[in-house]
Amino acid sequence: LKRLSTTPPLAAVPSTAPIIGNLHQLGLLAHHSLHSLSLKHGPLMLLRFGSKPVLVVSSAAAAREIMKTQELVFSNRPRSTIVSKLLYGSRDVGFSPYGEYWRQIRSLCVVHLLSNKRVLSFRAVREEETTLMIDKIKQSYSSSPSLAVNLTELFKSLTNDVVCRVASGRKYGEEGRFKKLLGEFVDYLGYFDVGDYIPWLCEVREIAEAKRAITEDKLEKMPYLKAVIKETLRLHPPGPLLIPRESMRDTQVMGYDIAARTQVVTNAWTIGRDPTLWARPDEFWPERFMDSLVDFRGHDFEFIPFGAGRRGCPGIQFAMSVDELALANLVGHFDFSLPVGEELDMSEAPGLTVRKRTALLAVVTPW
Ligand code: HEM
Repeated sequence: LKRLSTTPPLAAVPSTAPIIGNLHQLGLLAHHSLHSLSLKHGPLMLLRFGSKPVLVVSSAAAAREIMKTQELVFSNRPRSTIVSKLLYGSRDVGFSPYGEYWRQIRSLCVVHLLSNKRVLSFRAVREEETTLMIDKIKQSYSSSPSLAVNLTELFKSLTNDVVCRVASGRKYGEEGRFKKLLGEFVDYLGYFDVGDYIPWLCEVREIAEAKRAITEDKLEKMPYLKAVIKETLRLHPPGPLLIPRESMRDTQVMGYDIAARTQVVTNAWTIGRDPTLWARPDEFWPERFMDSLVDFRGHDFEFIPFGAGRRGCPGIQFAMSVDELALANLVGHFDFSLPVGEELDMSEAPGLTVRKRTALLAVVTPW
């Protein structure tokens, strides 16, 4: 690694383990361990995972450099044995190497599955499945009003059913194989912090018009609901370290030489809580987005839960249309409270997507 400018050299973060490099410094929740390391070593750190160099990016400026200024250089994905085994030699869009094959399948995916037009065409599926979820909660309340409902399980079923119906035209039973495979996907809905819903209930309920289901055309009039979802994604990005990238040739980032085939990990969790970019960074404060143009579509590098650039997430529209409708209907029909004597546990569990460690249980009351 060669120093190019007057900035101090980007020395590899020291490790006491000769073979595994810095791997032992990653806890179960890698975004937290990398966050602590970045407070000590700065927004651009060079680590070694085994023998592989890994550049860890923890500031919006450095993320912009990787995903925008040098987008093409950093559009590859690193090889991973496990991903290769699970995904037929990394032949899916997310993990395939940058090149013609990726270009073709991404374009197929964007045009035929994830375009705004296609996502809109699945509106009836989303509305039916959301109504079914609300009916399940109503039934549970009728048979036992004080019993807490497991919202985590309900969100999982909703997401699985929407995805299965959209992908295959069929609903799958609880034991369906496809459903199991999609298990990871459902965690995206697991982050709604019921305790923080209170200020925007009026917005949703005014529009809910006497307990009828909220349909998608009503969502446009719910800016606060959208701000709540944004704030949730800022504080709890489901993929806090995004999906790793890899440099395709030797380059320089912020004055430092970076070798070809260096893996790049971007800590969106740290960036979303950077006190130099966000007021009251650790606070759940959706109002921050009300008069702000900051959005998660990959142009504002202080807020990148979906990544950015040519490898950025093409599923934003799909994800948001499910999340917004589900959340609006939940708070449009019920009040939620924590079971007596319980506090909200926001601790995280590791996984392909980070999720709440414990299920979200809530006692519901129809309003
Ligand atoms: C809240 C929900 C979601 C989050 C937070 C999320 C986040 C991400 C992130 C961080 C990346 C990597 C971006 C990068 O490298 O810059 C990604 C890639 C991707 N996402 Fe999503 N995603 C979500 C939902 C979805 C949905 C619903 C779909 C499809 C139905 C989807 C399809 C994809 C695909 C195909 C890629 C790979 C793109 C490529 O490598 O070219 N995502 N997503």
